[in-house]
Amino acid sequence: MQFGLFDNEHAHAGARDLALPGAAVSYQPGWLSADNATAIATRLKSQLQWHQDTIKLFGKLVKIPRLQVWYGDTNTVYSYSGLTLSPHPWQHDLKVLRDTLQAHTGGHFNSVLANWYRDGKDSMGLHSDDEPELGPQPLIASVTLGQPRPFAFVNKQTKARTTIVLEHGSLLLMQGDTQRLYQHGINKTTRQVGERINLTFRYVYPYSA
Ligand SMILES: O=C(O)CCC(=O)C(=O)O
Ligand SMILES: [Fe+2]
Repeated sequence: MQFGLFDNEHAHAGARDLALPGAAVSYQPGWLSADNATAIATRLKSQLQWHQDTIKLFGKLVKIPRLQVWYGDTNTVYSYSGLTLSPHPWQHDLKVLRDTLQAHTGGHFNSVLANWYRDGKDSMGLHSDDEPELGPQPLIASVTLGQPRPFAFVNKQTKARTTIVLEHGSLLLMQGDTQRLYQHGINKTTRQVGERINLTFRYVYPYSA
C-alpha cells in the first residue's frame, strides 16, 4: 500500500489507489455513511459563510462558477488566482471532520476550502493545488457530499485523462507528487444534476507576520 501513513488498516477498508503513474491518490467510497453525509451537507449549507468570489481571468473580472468559503486556524492565509482568502474560524462539523481526518491519515490539516456546486453549470477548471504555502508534496483530503460528479485528473506531460466519479460521503486523498504531475477539475454538465459540496482539507504553512 502506498499510503504508509495509515496505521489502522481497518479504517481504510474499501480504499483503493488510483492507477495514476507518479501520483499517490486513494479513493474511499462511503467514508461517511449516507445519512451522516446528508446531515452534514444540510448544516454546512445553512451555517457556512458562502460567497461567490470574483476573479480576474485574462484581464476580465468574472464570477467563479460556484460558491466557496475558507475555514481554518487564524494564522493561515491562502492565495490563488489573485484572490487572498482569510479563514473563518472553524465551524463545528468542519472541525470534527478535520479531527477525524487527522486521526485517519496521521496527517495535519489546519484549513479547509469548501465549494458548493449548485447545479451542472457550476464547475472548477483544471488546476493543481501547488501554491507555495501548501509545500511541495501536500496531503489534501477531499470529502464529497451530495451529487456525484466526475472528477478528472490530467497528466501534465502526457495529457492522459483519468476520470473518477466522487460519490456522496466519499474521501479522496491526494499526496506525494500528485499536484506536481497532474491537474484536476470538475467539468460543467448539461445534465440535470443536484447540488454538491466538496471539502478539501489542507495544511497551509503559517505565514510569519
Ligand atoms: O470539488 C472538488 O472535488 C475539487 C475541489 C478542488 O479541486 C479544490 O478545492 O481545489
Ligand atoms: Fe484542487
